[in-house]
Amino acid sequence: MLHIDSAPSTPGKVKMEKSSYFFTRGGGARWHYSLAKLTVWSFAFLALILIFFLRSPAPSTITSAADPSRRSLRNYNWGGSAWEKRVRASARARSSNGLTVLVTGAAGFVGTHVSSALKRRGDGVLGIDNFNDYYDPSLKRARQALLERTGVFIVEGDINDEALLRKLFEVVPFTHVMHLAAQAGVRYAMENPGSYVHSNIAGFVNLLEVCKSVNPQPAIVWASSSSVYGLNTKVPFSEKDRTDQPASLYAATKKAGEEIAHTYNHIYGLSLTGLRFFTVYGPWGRPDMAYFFFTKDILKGKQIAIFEAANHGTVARDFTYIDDIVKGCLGALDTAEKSTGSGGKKRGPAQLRVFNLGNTSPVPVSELVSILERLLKVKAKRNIMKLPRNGDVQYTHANISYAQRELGYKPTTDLQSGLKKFVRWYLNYYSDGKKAVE
Ligand SMILES: O=C(O)[C@H]1O[C@H](OP(=O)(O)OP(=O)(O)OC[C@H]2O[C@@H](n3ccc(=O)[nH]c3=O)[C@H](O)[C@@H]2O)[C@H](O)[C@@H](O)[C@H]1O
Repeated sequence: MLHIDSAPSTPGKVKMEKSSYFFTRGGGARWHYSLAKLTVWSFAFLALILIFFLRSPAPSTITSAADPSRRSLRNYNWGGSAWEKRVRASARARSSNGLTVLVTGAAGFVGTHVSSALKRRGDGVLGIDNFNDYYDPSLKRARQALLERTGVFIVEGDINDEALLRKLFEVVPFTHVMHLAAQAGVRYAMENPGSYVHSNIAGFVNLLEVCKSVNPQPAIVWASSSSVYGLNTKVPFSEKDRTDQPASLYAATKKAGEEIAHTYNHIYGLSLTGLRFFTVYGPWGRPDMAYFFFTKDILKGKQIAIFEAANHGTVARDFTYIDDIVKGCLGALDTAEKSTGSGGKKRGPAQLRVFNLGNTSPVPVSELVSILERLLKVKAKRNIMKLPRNGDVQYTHANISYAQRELGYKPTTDLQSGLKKFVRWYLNYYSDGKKAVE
């Protein structure tokens, strides 16, 4: 008998000793008894496996979006005729000249606003989102419910799932892809670098691989970031300025995205437009962003850290209101030319663009806090801190003349008016007692 104290330290060894038990000399009856027991257990095990497969919903394909960088590995169910019907209905444009847009990251902040604006003006919209837990997924579910009411269906799945993306293009010949799925956040990149590679590089490449091979190829508009300007000191930032000094892995993956876009445009004739968003804020925003958690902490009476650069240098951002960003996204979709490839081959030169979408008026972070104090009627407990070396840059400021000329982009909301709308939404959303503010 194997006693716990004498148990060998290697599991393999335990196995060997256990199995030799069945073949000891002079143990015939015991051997037969054990064999019978083993047979019974084997049948029971096989029966369990059979029951498991029979109980699985027949039409659905189960795919695992294996994301090694996340704690919660997820399985997504998709497929089947009812599912396809929902996909088709959501993607149907109201008129024949409407766009048919696949929006990735549709349950995200910008994704929700863009999807809803497209649907409202009559375009066909299908969303895809993996509902990951980078921030409170219940906010993503609330955005999903909002979109459902406007007739937008969000498929649950990961952009790394090639079979799912192929299936979506098989069901709907999308004319455009609005690619907003990404791992966002500048500072989190030091905690979880793998998630940036997974979403912003591997996921983007997977999406482009599918887009290049379908017929017709869609035109793609996607979210780059103001962070690509990194250590650039020439202001305001123009698309022609250098972007080869990223200050965070987040910025580096967005810059990599711009280079990857160049490659797919060059080889396969994909029409690609990158939009460099400048610190987007507003209702239904991201809880990981400063304006959002400052609001939460000011209301709770908690201290907030306000970063300043060396020698009391001002840290400022070109905060851009969500409605202005949405107009920029729609302008980019409307002016996107068709991709030129077919059968996975380029047939001629295709459009390749990058635009700044900012507000053109940087505001110091300390001023952002003062506006929040006035709107919330609560004094903030300010803790002025040295800008940590965690990927943050001191200053952003967009030159938007190119977007103005090509997309008709013209931001109209200043920080005071935009935050007023955000605070109204925040108080309303978190005051109904059901939603806990963590
Ligand atoms: O334009 C972008 O491409 C990026 O915009 C956003 O990044 P940022 O501009 O860094 O926004 P955000 O974190 O809200 O910090 C705002 C300010 O508060 C300062 N800040 C921050 C935290 C803190 O505790 N204290 C503080 O002073 C901080 O130093 C900064 O000056 C998106 O998150 C990012 O996903 C990407 O889209």
